[in-house]
Amino acid sequence: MDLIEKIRQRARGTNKTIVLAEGIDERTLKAAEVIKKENIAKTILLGNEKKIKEQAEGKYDISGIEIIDPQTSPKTQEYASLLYELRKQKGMTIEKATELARDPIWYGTLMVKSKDVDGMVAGAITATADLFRPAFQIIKTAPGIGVVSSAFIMIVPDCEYGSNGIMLFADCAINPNPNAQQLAEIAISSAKTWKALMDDDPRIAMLSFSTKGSAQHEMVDKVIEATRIVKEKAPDLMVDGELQADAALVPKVAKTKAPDSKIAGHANIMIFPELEAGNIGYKLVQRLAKAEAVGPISQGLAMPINDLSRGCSAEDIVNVVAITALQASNM
Ligand SMILES: CC(C)(COP(=O)(O)OP(=O)(O)OC[C@H]1O[C@@H](n2cnc3c(N)ncnc32)[C@H](O)[C@@H]1OP(=O)(O)O)[C@@H](O)C(=O)NCCC(=O)NCCS
Ligand SMILES: CC(=O)OP(=O)(O)O
Repeated sequence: MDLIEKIRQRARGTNKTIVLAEGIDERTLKAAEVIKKENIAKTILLGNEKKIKEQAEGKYDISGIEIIDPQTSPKTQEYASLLYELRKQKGMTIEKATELARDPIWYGTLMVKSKDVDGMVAGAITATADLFRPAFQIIKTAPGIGVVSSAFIMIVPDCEYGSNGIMLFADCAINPNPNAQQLAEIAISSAKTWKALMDDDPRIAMLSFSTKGSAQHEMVDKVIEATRIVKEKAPDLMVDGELQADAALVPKVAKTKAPDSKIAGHANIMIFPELEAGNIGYKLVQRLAKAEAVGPISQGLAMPINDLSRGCSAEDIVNVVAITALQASNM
């Protein structure tokens, strides 16, 4: 059974309810049909009921799936009051909270916070920043975590690197320029994500344009410091840095560039030094190597909310819903 099928199979047993905030998006409707048919989770669609039903008519069987319109829902005012209470110290007014609670992304986030659902998936038509802003403000980070980040499981066909072609890339969606402390947290959170989804041990490479002192720059110093912090905070984790991508992945290159490293040539988790490298890197591997990019899986939130790429397919949405159900059952 391949990894995706395994994840879907495990999600089936969790019995979770996941809200899909973009009921108006056609891929989301197709995904909702598959999720129902395969019994992966119970879903709730947000949006205008008439428009959603017209969109699905004759194409997708969404019968039996609950649709809630945040504009008219009897719960909207209750959620607005909750938002006001949570954010009044930060200048939130009841008028602003009422306006925000009518927006599907904010409404869905408030459903998660109220435990009316187990998790939320959106991002097929919403930019990442607009999805995470409410999550950061309402859901907050899990205990002991300072920074929320995101990871992609990359499944690369005909590839011997990582764990038989499977790797985790982070952070590819959230933190534009993490400092050394935040980069270390991203690595530790990524190991946790890996352990939740994979059987193999995590082997973390802290990526850079330098391998073991081959270049000197303050950007390299940040990665060296982050590696030191990971080793200090999580001494059981297998981690090394700073490593270039080829030294991290390819045993032959590792022998030359980092002969003493146990991780070099065997890494399955790639921690990118900042978001430009991470976001560009995952999209290049996805498109040029025809890799499946599962995610972005968010890490470090107190309750599960997951983003999608706006370039996602319906199958991608199904997979992220399955992962969200698994995260919900592990919290
Ligand atoms: C996600 C993002 C919007 C947050 O930026 P922001 O809203 O300006 O954040 P702010 O610094 O104003 O902080 C707002 C709140 O979010 C919290 N926050 C911001 N980033 C956070 C993070 N990574 N983890 C946890 N909390 C975070 C702040 O602590 C703050 O909380 P508070 O209001 O309760 O004090 C920003 O990091 C961003 O735009 N990232 C890039 C997203 C993107 O475009 N990705 C590329 C495509 S996937
Ligand atoms: C994760 C990501 O890059 O999302 P999008 O393609 O929607 O910007």
